[in-house]
Amino acid sequence: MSEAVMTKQAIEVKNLNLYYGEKQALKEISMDVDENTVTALIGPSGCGKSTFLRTLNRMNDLIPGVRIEGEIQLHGENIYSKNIDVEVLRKRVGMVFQAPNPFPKSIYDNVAYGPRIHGIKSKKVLDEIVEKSLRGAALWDEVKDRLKDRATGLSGGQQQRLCIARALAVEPEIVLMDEPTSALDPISTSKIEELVQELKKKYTIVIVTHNMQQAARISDKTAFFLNGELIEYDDTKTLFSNPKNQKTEDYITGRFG
Ligand SMILES: Nc1ncnc2c1ncn2[C@@H]1O[C@H](COP(=O)(O)OP(=O)(O)OP(=O)(O)O)[C@@H](O)[C@H]1O
Repeated sequence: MSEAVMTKQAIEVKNLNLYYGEKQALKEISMDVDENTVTALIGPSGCGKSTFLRTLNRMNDLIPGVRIEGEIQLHGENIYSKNIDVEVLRKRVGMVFQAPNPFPKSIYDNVAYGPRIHGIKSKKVLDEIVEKSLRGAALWDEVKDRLKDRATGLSGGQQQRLCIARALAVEPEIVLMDEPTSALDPISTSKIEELVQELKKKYTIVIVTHNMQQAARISDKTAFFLNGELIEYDDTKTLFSNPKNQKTEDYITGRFG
């Protein structure tokens, strides 16, 4: 087995800087994320949480004028090296967005979409992937009798779990979530939170949240960002009970943000 496979770190970020044109949005970020953990990114609006999340699957590449310096390794492989296939990278690093965004297709076709793009044609194999992914997203029992129905007819919470199933269908290593519950009611939110706890057994999860209680409930580690800087990164319990930096303390006690 190569060293890269044996490493327990899913993500290693070193001296990452990101500029939107002249404006620097991320400043010298260095942090490692262990496999099979949930890492929460917190901080006030505009501090760079989503920008940082998007560097992990090179989504920022799509934005004109973006410049990135530094290094990000996924399981030991530099994702900004020239010979990286970005399509393969996005298969390895799935993403779930703030508002559920299912395609205007059936429930089945939403989940089968990624595997089909990656060349899977067999109905039997697709059936298996769809069932496994929907089970993985804790949605199977609610939709198994109506897989051909349009996804847009599901409730918001179900749609978000469908988007999670869609991400799982291509067997990612890492799942990025950008405020996945901010558009959901409390019951749907708690279902997603329970699901995140299940998912970390198989995947590494990085989640942006505005909700500090949520970060405290579901994450193993928390990173506090402010003005593009990583101010503090620690075990979630330690960060919330015994922050080392005054700015972290001010933020978590509600003095700003
Ligand atoms: N596409 C873009 N072009 C130019 N500037 C951008 C772009 N996206 C984000 N920014 C700027 O980069 C900074 C960080 O934004 P980002 O969205 O990453 O913050 P955030 O912490 O996720 O905020 P929020 O919690 O409001 O989503 C902000 O100043 C923002 O205005």
